[in-house]
Amino acid sequence: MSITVRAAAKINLHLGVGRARDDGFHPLDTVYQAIGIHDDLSLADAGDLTLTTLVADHIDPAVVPDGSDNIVLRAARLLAERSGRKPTGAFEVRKDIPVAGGMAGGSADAAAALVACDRLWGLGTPDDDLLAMAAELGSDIPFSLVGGTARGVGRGELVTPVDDRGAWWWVAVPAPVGLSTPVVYRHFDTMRPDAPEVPAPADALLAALASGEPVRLARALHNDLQEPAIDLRPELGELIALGEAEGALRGIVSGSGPTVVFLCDSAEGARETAASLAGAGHEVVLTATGPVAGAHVVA
Ligand SMILES: C[C@](O)(CO)[C@H](O)COP(=O)(O)OP(=O)(O)OC[C@H]1O[C@@H](n2ccc(N)nc2=O)[C@H](O)[C@@H]1O
Ligand SMILES: Nc1ncnc2c1ncn2[C@@H]1O[C@H](COP(=O)(O)OP(=O)(O)OP(=O)(O)O)[C@@H](O)[C@H]1O
Repeated sequence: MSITVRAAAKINLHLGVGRARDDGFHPLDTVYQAIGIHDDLSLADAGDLTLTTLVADHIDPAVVPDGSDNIVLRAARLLAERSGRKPTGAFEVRKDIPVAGGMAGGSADAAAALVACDRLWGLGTPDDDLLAMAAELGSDIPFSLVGGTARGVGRGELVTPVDDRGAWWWVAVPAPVGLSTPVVYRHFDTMRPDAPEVPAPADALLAALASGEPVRLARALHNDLQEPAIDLRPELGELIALGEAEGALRGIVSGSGPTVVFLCDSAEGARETAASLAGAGHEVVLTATGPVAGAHVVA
């Protein structure tokens, strides 16, 4: 028997970051959206636990760990341990989500692995237990299970769906070389020694989502990690300016970067912006709509 689970990339429409907590994590007030760029993970019955990764043309296979460091195997081992069984199965992951791009690609795979193992192993794990295991594995992973559009607080792991009346069009431009999330957070600490204990609230963004109006959403997009990401990679600032000059309503760094996402007013607008950016020499330009579902079984 085998099962296939699809998991989506995320972007942060609002990312308010507070001063680092005693455990080193930063308190967040964020609004995530799952968008239509996804990884597919298949799991087939097997006596051992194995993993094969296949990557889209725009991903360098060398940047995806294929050994036990891969978060897919860590997720499988955690669920097996908690349910008192041996972790078994042959995983195949097809990656389309940029790696170390600020789009939670590894988190999507971990969420997909939890769902696939739970189903193939016939565990019927309660949702709250899966969400707790997801949070242990990484701050973004509970959202990758839930999908749609949701607010995240705590270190990002406490997720609640929010009212979103839009069908939004995005253009995503990944960078050839990824950025490390902890490095960007540390750079935030250096640049913002005055960061507030309580992160910037998402109220304006939540109101814009409920309105369904792209121009209003464009105005409300906010990312406290954008400044440190641009300071580490100044070309991201130039890319944002270019996309906005080419018709996007607004460009913003996705999470900790370096992927830049552009909100467009329509499918046509997204196609035009994508074509202009590709024409300007950006080799990888992806178009996607959001919100889409969290990790779910497709076959
Ligand atoms: C930048 C975001 O993608 C925005 O959604 C996330 O905050 C990152 O989430 P993630 O990659 O799932 O992060 P984790 O795997 O939990 O943590 C990786 C590292 O990121 C930093 N980290 C992460 C989340 C958080 N709220 N504060 C942090 O400082 C810490 O240095 C941590 O060691
Ligand atoms: N299945 C996986 N896919 C991608 N990267 C993985 C995977 N498993 C482990 N990794 C490691 O995790 C690192 C971060 O990868 P990921 O693509 O999740 O970053 P990200 O999109 O920036 O994450 P986030 O947005 O959650 O901060 C990679 O550099 C890689 O070494």
